[in-house]
Amino acid sequence: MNTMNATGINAATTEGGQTADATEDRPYGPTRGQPFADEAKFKLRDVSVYYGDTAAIKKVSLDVARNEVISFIGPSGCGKSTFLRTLNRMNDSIDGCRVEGQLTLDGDDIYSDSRDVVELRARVGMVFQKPNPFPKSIYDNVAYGPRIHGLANRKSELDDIVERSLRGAGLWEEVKDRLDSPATGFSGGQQQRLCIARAIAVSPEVVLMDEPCSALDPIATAKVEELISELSESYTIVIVTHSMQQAARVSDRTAYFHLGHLVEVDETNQVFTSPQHELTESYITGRFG
Ligand SMILES: Nc1ncnc2c1ncn2[C@@H]1O[C@H](COP(=O)(O)OP(=O)(O)OP(=O)(O)O)[C@@H](O)[C@H]1O
Repeated sequence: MNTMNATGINAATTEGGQTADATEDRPYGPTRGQPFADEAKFKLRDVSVYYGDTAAIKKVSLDVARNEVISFIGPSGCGKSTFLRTLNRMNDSIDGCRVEGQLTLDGDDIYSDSRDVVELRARVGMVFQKPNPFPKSIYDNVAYGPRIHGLANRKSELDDIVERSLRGAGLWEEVKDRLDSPATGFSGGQQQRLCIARAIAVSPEVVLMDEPCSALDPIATAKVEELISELSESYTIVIVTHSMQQAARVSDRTAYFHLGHLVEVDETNQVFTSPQHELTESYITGRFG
């Protein structure tokens, strides 16, 4: 039996027949903490990701709960981004990359042959490390997704979506008089919030963020973090970050990866104040990473 707490996040006592001992598959033992949730948006079981013959992610099992913010942390190269990209099949375009295991979104297989990947990516949007606006106007950047997904029948509907998305990304007041200006003329922080507006314009259910603040200064970072907290009321958010402070500030749960293994995942406060695995402790106390 799994134990359960008030948030519906479950402890990893026995699922998958894991024992407390290290095995060849799990050299660091079973994932510590609470990897499973009652209200799972994503259910990920025994997920491995290979580049050629090399496994970058090794038998990771985790639920992402509906409307939670979960951070992935760990030393460089531990597989955080690779694992994040499995959630909307962003790895599909990488030659030689192969995903194994069961991955479902609301109970449906993400990797089934019949899965419409364009629709999947509309439901599971992504914001990248470096702001990457299209070389188009602010308006056209935000309107791009709704146009290709046919979300507006009239110009006035599209105008509403653009305004709502820019407001949602905390950018409307700064750009409302310059909607026709090229996006590339704005600051890095504004461009990143524009990319968030672009992601939310198609009404996704999940937003994946791969180190969204690493190219931003502290003030722009604070704005994006504030935005993540606001967005968390409406969306499930999965964020890869190198900043433990950021993980601590924005996330409900934090998952610690090490050499492709999910070593520990738990409520953020728990991970940072009393980690269960010595590797997690070493990382958060700065002994390596
Ligand atoms: N396209 C690729 N082809 C081959 N190997 C890759 C590719 N992308 C990543 N890898 C390898 O997979 C492993 C995990 O990389 P990944 O980028 O997922 O880690 P990460 O934890 O996100 O790292 P970082 O924090 O440095 O961004 C690393 O060993 C990396 O070299």
